[in-house]
Amino acid sequence: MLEMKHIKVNYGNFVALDMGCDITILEHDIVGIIGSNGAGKSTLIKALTNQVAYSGEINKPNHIAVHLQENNYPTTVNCRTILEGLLQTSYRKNQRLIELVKFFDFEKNLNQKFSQLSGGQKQRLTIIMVLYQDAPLTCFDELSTGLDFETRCNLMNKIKSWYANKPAMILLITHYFDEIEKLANKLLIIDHGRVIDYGRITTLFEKYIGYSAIIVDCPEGVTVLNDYQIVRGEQGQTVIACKNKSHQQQIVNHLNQQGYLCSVTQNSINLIYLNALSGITKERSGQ
Ligand SMILES: Nc1ncnc2c1ncn2[C@@H]1O[C@H](COP(=O)(O)OP(=O)(O)OP(=O)(O)O)[C@@H](O)[C@H]1O
Repeated sequence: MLEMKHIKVNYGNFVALDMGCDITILEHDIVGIIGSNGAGKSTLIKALTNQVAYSGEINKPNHIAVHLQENNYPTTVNCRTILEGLLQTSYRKNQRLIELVKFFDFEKNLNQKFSQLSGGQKQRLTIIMVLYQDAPLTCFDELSTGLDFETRCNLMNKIKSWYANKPAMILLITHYFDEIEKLANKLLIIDHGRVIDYGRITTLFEKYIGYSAIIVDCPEGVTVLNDYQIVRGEQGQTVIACKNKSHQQQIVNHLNQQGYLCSVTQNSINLIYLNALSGITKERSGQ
């Protein structure tokens, strides 16, 4: 279990993180951490790993594995030597490491130098070292930044199957919400250093949207029936909140009859985020 109680981090006079609540993370939890640039996400990981001073209380496992935003390795030696040096092992004799290298299709890269690897291959090398530690808590900070869509999906699928049925806790900082939809069961939303909300994705979706949301790509807005509620969506979209399955079906039928194309979601992180933040934005502007 990981418990964070009212964590606060200052850089000089600047308050980078002031969570304002307690957060408990349990075994098997994969928590997506989201928030705009500078919200305090990486600072939270730094507090967890004692890279910055903090006030408040953290009860954490003895071992935390961290994947940082940027990783630099020696440039003159090959990847096998990097792995062996940093993990203090012999590749040939280490079955677990051989398995991981195989799992991430990295065998053919072992003799290459780090500088010769593509972005996706560089990430794989780091991930192999992070997963090798089999830590009870693993933090990924923008694991897939700079990777193309296919490489990202591939990596996410690999990570998902690696962790399936493992009791590990994972914190996943990312700006790619589809990664959270694919991997996480919980969501932590941070804004200006404050926790906006934390909980199961299903619970948060229910709280901010409802049973489901119908997304219509229509900038003018659509007229549906009397009984519906519009929630916040991306520009150019009308998003209709549904109370239950039959309500959803009724609205979809109505939209189809009018010739609108629409999609239905029950776990959109983007919609949770936009609607969780819209309350805060209103509060700030005094509306
Ligand atoms: N060493 C530092 N000294 C002073 N300010 C810092 C330091 N590190 C971070 N900050 C500031 O603290 C705030 C939170 O930074 P942090 O890196 O945690 O944000 P983030 O949510 O991870 O952002 P991003 O999505 O851009 O990576 C930012 O305003 C940042 O400028």
